[in-house]
Amino acid sequence: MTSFQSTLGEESGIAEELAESQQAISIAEFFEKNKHMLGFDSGARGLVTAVKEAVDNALDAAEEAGILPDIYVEIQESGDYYTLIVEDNGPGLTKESLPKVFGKLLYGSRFHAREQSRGQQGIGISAAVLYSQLTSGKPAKITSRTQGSSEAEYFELIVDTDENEPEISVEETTSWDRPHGTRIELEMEGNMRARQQLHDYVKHTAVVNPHARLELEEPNAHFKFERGTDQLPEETEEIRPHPHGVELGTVIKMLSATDSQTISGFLQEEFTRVGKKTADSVIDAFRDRHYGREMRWTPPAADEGIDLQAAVSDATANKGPDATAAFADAIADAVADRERIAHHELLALVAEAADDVAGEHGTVFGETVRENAADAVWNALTDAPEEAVDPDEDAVAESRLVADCYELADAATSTRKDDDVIHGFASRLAAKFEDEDDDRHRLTRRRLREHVDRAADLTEEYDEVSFGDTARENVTDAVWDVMVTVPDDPPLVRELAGDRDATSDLVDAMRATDIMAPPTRCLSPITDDLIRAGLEKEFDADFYAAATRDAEVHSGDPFIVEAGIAYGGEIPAEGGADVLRFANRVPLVYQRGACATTDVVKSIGWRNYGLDQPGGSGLPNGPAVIMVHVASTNVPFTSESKDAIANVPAIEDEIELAIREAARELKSFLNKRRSMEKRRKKQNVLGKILPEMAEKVAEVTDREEPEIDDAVARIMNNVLVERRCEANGDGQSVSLVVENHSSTNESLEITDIVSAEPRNLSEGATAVEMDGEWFVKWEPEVSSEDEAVLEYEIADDAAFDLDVKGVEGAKLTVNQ
Ligand SMILES: Nc1ncnc2c1ncn2[C@@H]1O[C@H](COP(=O)(O)OP(=O)(O)OP(=O)(O)O)[C@@H](O)[C@H]1O
Repeated sequence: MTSFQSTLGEESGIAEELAESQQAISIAEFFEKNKHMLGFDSGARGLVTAVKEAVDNALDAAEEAGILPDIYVEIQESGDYYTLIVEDNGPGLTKESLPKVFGKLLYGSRFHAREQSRGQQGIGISAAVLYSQLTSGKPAKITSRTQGSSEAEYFELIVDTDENEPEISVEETTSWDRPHGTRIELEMEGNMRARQQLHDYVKHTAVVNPHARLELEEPNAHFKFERGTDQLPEETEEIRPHPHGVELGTVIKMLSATDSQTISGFLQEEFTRVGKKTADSVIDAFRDRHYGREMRWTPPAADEGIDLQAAVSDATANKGPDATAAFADAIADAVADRERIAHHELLALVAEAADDVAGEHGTVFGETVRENAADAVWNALTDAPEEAVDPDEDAVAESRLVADCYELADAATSTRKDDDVIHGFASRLAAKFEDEDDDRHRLTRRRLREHVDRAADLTEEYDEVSFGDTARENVTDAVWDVMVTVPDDPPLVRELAGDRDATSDLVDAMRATDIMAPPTRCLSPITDDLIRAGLEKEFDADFYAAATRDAEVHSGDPFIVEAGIAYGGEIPAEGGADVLRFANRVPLVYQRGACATTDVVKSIGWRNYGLDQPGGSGLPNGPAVIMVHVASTNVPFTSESKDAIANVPAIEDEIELAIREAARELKSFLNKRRSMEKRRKKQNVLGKILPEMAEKVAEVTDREEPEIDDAVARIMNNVLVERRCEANGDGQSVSLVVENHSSTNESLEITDIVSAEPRNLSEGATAVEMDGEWFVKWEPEVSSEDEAVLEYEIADDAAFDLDVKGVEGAKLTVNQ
């Protein structure tokens, strides 16, 4: 690059020279340089990105219009080129907007909307059109039909890359069999090397959009994903910005556009989650930043010998002795009642005393008298010398402020600090207050910290001690905490709009104020039931778990994280678990390694949850699929191609919590499965040995072979369900006994199907007749080591059939 530095100042016309090298950059050049950021860095990837952009838009458009999406994707091979066709049944596009949507970068409906949608930037589909045009030289062919119109519009469109404007080469009406929707046909250089990614994208889109019908036809494959539900995702609503997420420039713009006159009105009108109370808190925080707080000093104790009455009396002229004394007493008493007092508090207190005494004595205490009285008291409070620090030593007259500062600094610093050091520091800090131009001792926190730093630096220098950053911060906090917000009226909106620094104070105040998280009606999570159902549809596994977290906020944008896990069954056991990533219901196919989702999965100690994890970190091994969905009004992607979620700590925390929630379910499933396996082995052994022993015992003792089911149940800690029948007149009494020998409480669902009508059924059970059979239903809860009994009477020749649910097979012994 040419350097102009050496010639600067000597010659005129540098700006002109520079201007000569400045020129507009065409969209084509911009695209060429940045195509990797937009997801078009290779022919293989370009095709997948184009499909993704078109399908995402199609889903967004249909859902927004309340239409169940029906999307058809076709890829045709034509020599070195591929033709991509995407059709949707959305609301279609108007003749006016259609060219801009497809032919103008940075044109869209979602950039400013605080609402969850797949599209965010207004780049996607026009970038695909540009890619197609730059690689094939062919125009984009677009058909669109709006709801209710009798004909469709057909366009052929080229982007003027110098002007970033669409140029329509063909425009005609046409017929189309879809009643409404959009069809886009793009020819582009490409290849099908990313076939797997393309299939994954379509398949995973179907997993998280069970309300959509998707069809993909490509040279080697044809998939149809039918709708799993007719339920559209919950409708989302746009929300106003949250005070925690707006930048200074945006607030400046909002201030000049608002109809509100006061800051309070502006905050309540233009932002979400701001009512009167929150607006007041923001304004207080603004006052602290903009005007500073006032220091509150301790009033003198009775033994300090400071006579406030006398100070007031001396400052009050011509009011008569009685009224003056009453005025002075009222002020002195009110001050003495305070723990600490700031300048504006003193003014208010003087005004109150003046009004009271005027009422009683009929004497008017005007502005000047009040000011004089307040000045006198303030001087007495802040200028009067302290008594000697140590009466035995030479009396050192010091300001009372030193004692106050000493008390605060002493409490805020570690006990290891020498008393003299604290004292030296306190004197220096008090001196800073005394030297302040503003007699009211009004300081911003920054200015206070400067004073503390200066006093600490001097103390380090003269007392040769260290006064570290933590001590400085603690002292600043302690003093700031006793200082008080001032009651000054904040500026009006029109005054603020022209004042960048004051607006910046307001933005800081908005961020510093505790404000309820934004509402979540702008988000549409998949929900745990549908995540489980989606995983069940696509993966033949033994176990599924899902978790949907509550909404959180990152930079003012609400977000919800969801996670799902599928384990075992037909999922391949070799290699690392598969991580499926989704953002706003869109599968993320590329940049797995650069995604916060993957980072979090790798950082979890999966051994704790029963999965194999070589080295104790990284992706877990085994037959598992881990799915994560981040839904937000603004997903922070690492680049415009929207492949990977950036490492935002608030989002990473939620991803971790969601995965751990699902993983805990996996852990208990795996634990149970392991203990069941052990139990099965033990049962198999006992099942062989015990009958042999029973036989032997019977043989040796010459008795009948003993019943061993009870013994097995006890040894195995099993749940035993046993039928005991006893003849009773011309019928029989039946008892169903549940013995719970396990260590946990059990809830059973027992159905006893009997061939005759049961009588005198004990409480807690019901009998329903169906086709000559009676279904006796009983759902006992049986605590560990407890038993429950159901009794009824029935005909002698009745037949029974017992069905027990609620206890795993391996843990259950049924003896009927
Ligand atoms: N198939 C379609 N049916 C109806 N409207 C559409 C369709 N495709 C695009 N649009 C409209 O065109 C706009 C621009 O789409 P584009 O893909 O360029 O950006 P986006 O989806 O808003 O954001 P992103 O760049 O993040 O994908 C969308 O915001 C939407 O309003």
